[in-house]
Amino acid sequence: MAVTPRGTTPEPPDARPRLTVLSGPSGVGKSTVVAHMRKEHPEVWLSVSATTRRPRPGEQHGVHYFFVTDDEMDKLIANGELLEWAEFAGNRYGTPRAAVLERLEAGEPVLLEIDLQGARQVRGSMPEAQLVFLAPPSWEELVRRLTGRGTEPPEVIARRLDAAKIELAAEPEFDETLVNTSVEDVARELLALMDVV
Ligand SMILES: Nc1ncnc2c1ncn2[C@@H]1O[C@H](COP(=O)(O)OP(=O)(O)OP(=O)(O)O)[C@@H](O)[C@H]1O
Ligand SMILES: Nc1nc2c(ncn2[C@@H]2O[C@H](COP(=O)(O)O)[C@@H](O)[C@H]2O)c(=O)[nH]1
Repeated sequence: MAVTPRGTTPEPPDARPRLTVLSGPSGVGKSTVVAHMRKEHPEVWLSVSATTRRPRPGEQHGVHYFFVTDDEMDKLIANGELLEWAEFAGNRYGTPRAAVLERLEAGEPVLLEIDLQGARQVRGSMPEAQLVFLAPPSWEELVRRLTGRGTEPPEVIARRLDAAKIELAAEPEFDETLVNTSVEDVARELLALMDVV
């Protein structure tokens, strides 16, 4: 039991929102869950990553990603402007550092949606971060979702599924695992983990 000296007020538990990292194999539903969650709770701040990947139809610069050239990505990395970065299935992705630190400093709940390599880097540089793994209900359902999304050609799907095997094996490294059977349920569970509800 914590003992408080007479006449002093006990320290409140640390109420600062923590950085939360959401990872999981490509196609498991990370963006779908996060979009659903932010419709009801726009106060959750989602980092917008930089990427060398080409935009998919409907994706907007500055909203879904900052779409950058290889040279621009080289500079972001060389200048230390990324909190973490990784190469994933033939493209590079990275989290702009300054915006994340500003939002955390402002006391906002901050969410990163990044791959396993990035999650490991965040664990190394910000050990207080909460790492959440989003798992598919089954391998077959993951393949169905990634293929059914229709955004990548078969050879890219194959690369992403190769990466998925490695990511699924790394699930025990995470603090929490949520299984994406229902978008609504997982969005609620994630909000609870982030102390937003
Ligand atoms: N719970 C669910 N049940 C059925 N389909 C789902 C569910 N969650 C997501 N999906 C569908 O799965 C597909 C992949 O979802 P989404 O693009 O959100 O995955 P992702 O994890 O963000 O992928 P990536 O890492 O490649 O960006 C989409 O077509 C989406 O509508
Ligand atoms: N390490 C990082 N991974 C990131 C970042 N932004 C997104 N991602 C992950 O990349 C894959 C592929 O994304 P897609 O949009 O091309 O389907 C997926 O796992 C994302 O979560 C980042 O800044 N750093």
